[in-house]
Amino acid sequence: MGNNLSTVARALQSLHQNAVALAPTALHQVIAKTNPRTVATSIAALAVLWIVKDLVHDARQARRIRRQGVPEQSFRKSYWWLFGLHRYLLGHALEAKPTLVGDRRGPELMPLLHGGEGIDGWDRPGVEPLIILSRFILGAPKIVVADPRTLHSVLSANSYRFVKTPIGVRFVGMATGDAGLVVVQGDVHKRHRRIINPLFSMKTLKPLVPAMLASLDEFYALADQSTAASTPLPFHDLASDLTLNVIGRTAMNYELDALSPQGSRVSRAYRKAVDALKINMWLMLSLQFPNTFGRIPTRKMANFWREMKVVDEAIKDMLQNAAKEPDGPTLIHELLRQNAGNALSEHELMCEIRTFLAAGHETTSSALASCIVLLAQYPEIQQELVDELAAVDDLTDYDVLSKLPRLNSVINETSRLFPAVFITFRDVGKGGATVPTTALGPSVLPEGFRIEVPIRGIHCDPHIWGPDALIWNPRRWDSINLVHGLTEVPARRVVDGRRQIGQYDFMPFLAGPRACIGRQFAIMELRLFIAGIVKRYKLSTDVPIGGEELQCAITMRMMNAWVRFARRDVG
Ligand code: HEM
Repeated sequence: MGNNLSTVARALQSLHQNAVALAPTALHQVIAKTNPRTVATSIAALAVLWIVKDLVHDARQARRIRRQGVPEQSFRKSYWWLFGLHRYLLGHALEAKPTLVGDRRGPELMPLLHGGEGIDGWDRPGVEPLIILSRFILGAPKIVVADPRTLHSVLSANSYRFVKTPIGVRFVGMATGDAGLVVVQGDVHKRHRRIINPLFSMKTLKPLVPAMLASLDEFYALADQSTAASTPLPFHDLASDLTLNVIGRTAMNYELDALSPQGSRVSRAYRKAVDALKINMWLMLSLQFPNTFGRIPTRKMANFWREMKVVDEAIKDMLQNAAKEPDGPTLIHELLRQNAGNALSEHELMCEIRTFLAAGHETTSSALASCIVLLAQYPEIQQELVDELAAVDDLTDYDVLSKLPRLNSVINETSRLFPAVFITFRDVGKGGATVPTTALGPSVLPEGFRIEVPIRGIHCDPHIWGPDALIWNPRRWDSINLVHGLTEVPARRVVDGRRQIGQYDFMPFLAGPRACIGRQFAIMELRLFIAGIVKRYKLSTDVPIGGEELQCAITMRMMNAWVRFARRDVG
């Protein structure tokens, strides 16, 4: 038996050696004999075949959806030069966007994220179904869903039957690592979420108040210097530095020092890495085709990985240091305590810390910058908030702060009109799915079919919010009931003079098992900072109402939040 095996092994080995010796010669001969034009033609033919296969597949999927009664977004522009093939070539990529319904304040850095202003369907008050079929480049179909019943199924009741999109996972994964909570799916997500949930309970969060306020003091020191000259400060940048410091102190037990001109080594590296992630055509191509374009070593990507290595090495040290302080108060300490049974590996722990940094910083900074510039634009609302805060002795008492109606309505109204996460996507998971719809009954969606949740579009729908939906008006929250039941809300929108807003009408933090885990953390930071800043400074700005520049990339940010901070207790 042993002999037989070694004979077979020897034979295989000699076969392998011959093949290795002959292969280059054979390949060389084939290449030498082939006309380069034939090679180029074959590659072009293969590419065309590949595109046609995709077009046919997409056209079939779109037809299946249309047959179930889902209307297709109309084309408002004329594409005569495409001989009627625009649906299959361009899709609705050049049409208006629903995420920015009727509200175009500045450049859209992601023009290819589709939509449709006044699209046939969900944003026409009262017209069902609140779902439309829309297409992307090369006709790739997706449905844009505003129907609360369908959203409940996709985001809550059957959320694990729908997955994050591969391109989104690749992109976010570059910042968070491949095993952070935002990108993991299915059972892995459940395991991570179980460990991380307790980190964001009020019991863990409340002791972080002093660390948050220490960061606010640093901002005061900086703003106080500028008061004399009454120069507007770029709060869009300052808010980003401020929230970066907060995440460093509260989540990583680390001084990122982002408000100082030089910053720490880690904050510098992180900023440079994030800069390399700015969306452009090359990045989109490398995310869409990771095995071809994605493998080309561009200088930008090399820089990105070099800087991320600095961040990763620092996070490794942070984990080691936190392990030496079993009673430490920050999120990294609590993470290690919750992971006492080692359910998460070291790599997974590192990805989670990167996730807190990436998911918790930019979003909160956009929300804070928007709140502050809007208060500067609307002095009457600012005064109402000042009056409310005048009755509070201790602004560090979070229990008191969390019950202030005007403060909360400013945060809610800003999250409605300028939600940092303004859009999200899901793909139908393995085996396809059937979703309920209010107007069409059950709809069957094939595996891999894309679903767009137009968060901002829903937040701006006059059918839900009233005719002044596009106006920032925190007072509207004085007569709003947030209803946590499901879907029957639209039938009785106003009850006894109070507007009923359901779970899927207002989703700045999304909903369901994949809703933002950092919601309480973000709200705490916003309450503390807005209250502190407004009590200390009179805010003013030259940015006119409606003159905000919104950058819609991964998050929606105001890019021109220039605000003057004049001390209230001086002059
Ligand atoms: C105003 C600030 C914030 C907003 C508007 C926001 C919004 C969101 C939204 C909409 C999602 C769902 C994304 C999707 O599934 O497509 C999300 C997920 C997430 N957020 Fe936030 N977020 C904020 C702050 C934070 C903070 C401060 C942290 C942590 C320190 C955080 C950590 C996360 C994580 C880990 C997830 C993934 C949750 C999961 O998939 O289980 N976020 N956030």
